[in-house]
Amino acid sequence: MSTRRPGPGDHSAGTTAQRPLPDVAGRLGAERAVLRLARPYLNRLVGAGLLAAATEFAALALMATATWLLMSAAERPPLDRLTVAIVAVRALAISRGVLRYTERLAGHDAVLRLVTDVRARVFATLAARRGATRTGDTLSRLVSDVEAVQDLLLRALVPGAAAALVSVLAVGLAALISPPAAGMLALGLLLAGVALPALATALTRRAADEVAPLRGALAADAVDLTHGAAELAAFGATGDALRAAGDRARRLARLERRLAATGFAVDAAGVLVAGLTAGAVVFAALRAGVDGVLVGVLAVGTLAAVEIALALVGAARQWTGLRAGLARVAALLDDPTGPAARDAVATGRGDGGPAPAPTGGVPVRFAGVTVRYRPGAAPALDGFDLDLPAGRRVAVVGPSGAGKSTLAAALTGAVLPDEGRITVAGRDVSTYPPDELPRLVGGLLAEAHVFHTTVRENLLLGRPGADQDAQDAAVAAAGLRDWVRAQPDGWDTVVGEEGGQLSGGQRQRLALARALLAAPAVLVLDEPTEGLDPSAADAVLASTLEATPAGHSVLVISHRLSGLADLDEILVLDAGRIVQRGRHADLVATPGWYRDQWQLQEAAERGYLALRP
Ligand SMILES: Nc1ncnc2c1ncn2[C@@H]1O[C@H](COP(=O)(O)OP(=O)(O)OP(=O)(O)O)[C@@H](O)[C@H]1O
Repeated sequence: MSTRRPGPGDHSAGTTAQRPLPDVAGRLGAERAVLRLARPYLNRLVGAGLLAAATEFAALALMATATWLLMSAAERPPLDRLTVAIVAVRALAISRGVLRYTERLAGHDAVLRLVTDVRARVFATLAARRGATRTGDTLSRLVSDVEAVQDLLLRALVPGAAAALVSVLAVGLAALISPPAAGMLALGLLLAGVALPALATALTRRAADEVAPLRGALAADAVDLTHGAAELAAFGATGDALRAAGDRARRLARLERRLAATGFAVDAAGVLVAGLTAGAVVFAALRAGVDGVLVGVLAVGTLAAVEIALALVGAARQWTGLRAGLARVAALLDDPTGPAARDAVATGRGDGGPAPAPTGGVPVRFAGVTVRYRPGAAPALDGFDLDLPAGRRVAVVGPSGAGKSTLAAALTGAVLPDEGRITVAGRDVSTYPPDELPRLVGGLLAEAHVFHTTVRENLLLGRPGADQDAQDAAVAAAGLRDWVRAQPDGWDTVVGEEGGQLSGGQRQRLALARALLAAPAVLVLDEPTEGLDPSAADAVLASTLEATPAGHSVLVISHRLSGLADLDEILVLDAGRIVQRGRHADLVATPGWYRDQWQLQEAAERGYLALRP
């Protein structure tokens, strides 16, 4: 099953957050997946790497030349012996700055282009999952995980490659002065550039693996605690939710402290390695009878070279911290429901071919549709069959949990059937490009969202560019026109976050008006009159059906049985199957759930109306 509704505190939904990380091959697989994406920008990345190496080499050469200059000058040689070194020092100092700037420019240019691609792909894959991933976790994937790709290249691979290249060059140059000293330098560079990074990786790997998922979980906590604050308070669960989030935040802080302490210790070891290497190089050079000035050059050059090699420790630390995020991005990019699959659909390579342009109405067919939210769970729809010819108006009723909303979700493609097929205009729903299906099938779905903007903007989301007459007709049919007129700001009234400045009924009417304005060929209305009082509910349902263009089909999902008398057919659903069907008049005359429920509701509403002043 493709989607489920996760609850607060459930951090497993659709997330790899708690999944163990793959083994080394798998981990490198994540890097390989990222590098494959980097292929179109390889030239730019290699250019950035060479510029980074040139920058580091300029710094090393500057230190060595300046040392030679200072030590030689102490011997008071004729000035012309120093001229070249003086010019070289100036040139190296300037070129180091210029090279650093161009390297940053080239590196960021390549990486930001790549990251734009990766972000678009990750976004497309997450969108294709349609709600299987939690909002906070989605945000974390889009922001910090994709940044991991950027950091892998900018902070690990490019500086790491530059440091390795300059280390080799430094050993080569030292060998020109003294091979034994070059041997010592090579040893020190191996310690600084290979052993210390490996040690840093080993010491921080486990903590780093936990950090990214914990950050994702904390982002999800933040969303739950803010968006779900009212529900948590209503159920007295705020304390527990805050405690759980607090525990996670403390654990994250502990891990980050541990990572920082380990980093500090490794940095200190790096300084020690630099000092020891310089000492060993000087000792080897003196024993080999190297001239005093060149010994000084070797000593300072060694300190500079080891410092450059120590960038590999930083690169390794970065890489360790990025692995979890990289693995999550790679897992998403491998997703079979991801962009590649979606591209196939979008370009009509799916088995259904290009979708027909929406004409008047379209037929819908459910054939043996079974939907199961979890393996082994009872099906929410169980071998469901239904023909809905164009223009037919049908209501789906039934007890709570019967599968009514699942039917709507399956028809709109939000939930994929485990078995069977749903076709709209003869084509499988799953083969429609994501932006095409809503033009054919849509409407008011469960928990419709009202946006923190004006009434008009909320409405126009249904059909951008709709003219004023169409907007008027939609709000009139939803029974909201008088309210809009009565507002000082009229159509420009801002409705508040999640429509918080509207009553429940007004929110519902606004969402309904939006669905009517969209006017899809198959209008699905999940509890269209929820939150309205009985007489308003009947009036709104009647005007809604009247406002729906002839030829368009309507599927009304309702708890309320009143107001359904004019529909072509009513289906009674129980446990995912149709248990009764017919017109209202027939069903109230037949013993069964519908008649019982009708009598109960009638009595309740008569009581309600009798009590009204
Ligand atoms: N996202 C989900 N994850 C797991 N189970 C689900 C999910 N959505 C629905 N179900 C289950 O599927 C079954 C049908 O649910 P559905 O929401 O379709 O029923 P319904 O008839 O619309 O109910 P109601 O009238 O209460 O809204 C129920 O048993 C429900 O628990």
